[in-house]
Amino acid sequence: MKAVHFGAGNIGRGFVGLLLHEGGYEVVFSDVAAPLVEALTAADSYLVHEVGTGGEDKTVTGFRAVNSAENASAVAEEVATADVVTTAVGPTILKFIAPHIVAGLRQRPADSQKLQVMACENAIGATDTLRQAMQELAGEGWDELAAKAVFANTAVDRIVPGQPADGGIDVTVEPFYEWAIEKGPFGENLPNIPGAHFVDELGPYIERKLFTVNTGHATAAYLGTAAGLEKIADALADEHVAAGVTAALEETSALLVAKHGFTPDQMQSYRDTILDRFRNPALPDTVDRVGRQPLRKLSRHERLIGPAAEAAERGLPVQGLLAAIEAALAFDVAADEQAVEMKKLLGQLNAEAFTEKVTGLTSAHPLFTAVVERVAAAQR
Ligand SMILES: NC(=O)c1ccc[n+]([C@@H]2O[C@H](COP(=O)([O-])OP(=O)(O)OC[C@H]3O[C@@H](n4cnc5c(N)ncnc54)[C@H](O)[C@@H]3O)[C@@H](O)[C@H]2O)c1
Ligand SMILES: O=P(O)(O)OC[C@@H](O)[C@@H](O)[C@H](O)[C@H](O)CO
Repeated sequence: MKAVHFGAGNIGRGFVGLLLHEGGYEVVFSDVAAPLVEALTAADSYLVHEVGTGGEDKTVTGFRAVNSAENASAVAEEVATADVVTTAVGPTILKFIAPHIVAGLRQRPADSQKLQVMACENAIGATDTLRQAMQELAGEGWDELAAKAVFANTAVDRIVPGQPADGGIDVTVEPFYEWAIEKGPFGENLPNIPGAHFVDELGPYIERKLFTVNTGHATAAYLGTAAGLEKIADALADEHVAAGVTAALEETSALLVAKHGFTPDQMQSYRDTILDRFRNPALPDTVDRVGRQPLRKLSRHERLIGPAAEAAERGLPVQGLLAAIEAALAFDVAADEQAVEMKKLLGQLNAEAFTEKVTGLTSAHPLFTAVVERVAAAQR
């Protein structure tokens, strides 16, 4: 069995690649970072080093690597003969992966097993986004290609911090992980990934994950940055930051209880586990990584505006989320392109125009005025 995995970065090597390997797949990593592809090509194995309580070291073997920027035809050939394709590149990069999968499907014999495609990004419906990009590229030939593949959305959860820039391919991760995959698209032929679980309906899983793990993480990162802290664990040790994270997560939990029928106790225990994970002192995670790309994180269906908008629609409290949104607007990190762009937009647009452009909220929405006030405060 063979899996082609796009994006050999932190989560690619430290989670998706590992679980595919444990399921018996030969993993072909595809990436555009030449030194990384060369290092993977030169190695026979790499180590996934789990740090914190219960952590073990796992060894990944049986992989290869292809540079998709330099050798697109080799990537298409790999896809044409693969069983599984996964991605962990970031939601905005999926459109650049689509051409490789389309090219691979064109070469794939019509009578082969269907290619199983799963995007593993922090976004709702990431596989749907990838499929849509593929359909637009394929045009009239789409039906023929679509018949050769199945597409399943997934929710992936493991904190994998940035790794030292020393050219090494070993990865330091937390011990915890969860990979939920929608079951329906596969019929009887589920991919062989023992570390994953297959669910009838992914919506509650991805929203619980994105609106708890990622909302809490982003809140810690933005409030932590405002407090002058660098590490996520240190941010959680700060009383003001911890209170801000708790406030935002109580609001998203109330929404998830109302929307998906989780019980308050289930959400309390989920939150407790997550806060323990954030506090893991052995995990070298930073506010800069967790807060990265603030414009993406402030977009309409993401971890801050997404739950706040739905909570406001239901008349639920949103003050904690608004405080996180205001802190996000102050995320001023010179090395982060989106932080630089956000600062520019805050200087160029009035508060209403900025809110509409960045958050996708319109003036009729019940959250709009409160966000405009936070934007105006950030502009003073
Ligand atoms: N790190 C985590 O804790 C974590 C956990 C769950 C989900 N995720 C999600 O996984 C995705 C990747 O995150 P990450 O932390 O691994 O980031 P990362 O930057 O470490 O890895 C991304 C990789 O994608 C590669 N890449 C960029 N453009 C590409 C292209 N066109 N083709 C192939 N490869 C390309 C980059 O070179 C890099 O190696 C994101 O959507 C993130 O939200 C991350
Ligand atoms: O990857 P992002 O930028 O969407 O979010 C940053 C972190 O919150 C994220 O990578 C978490 O570590 C991860 O989602 C945990 O499962």
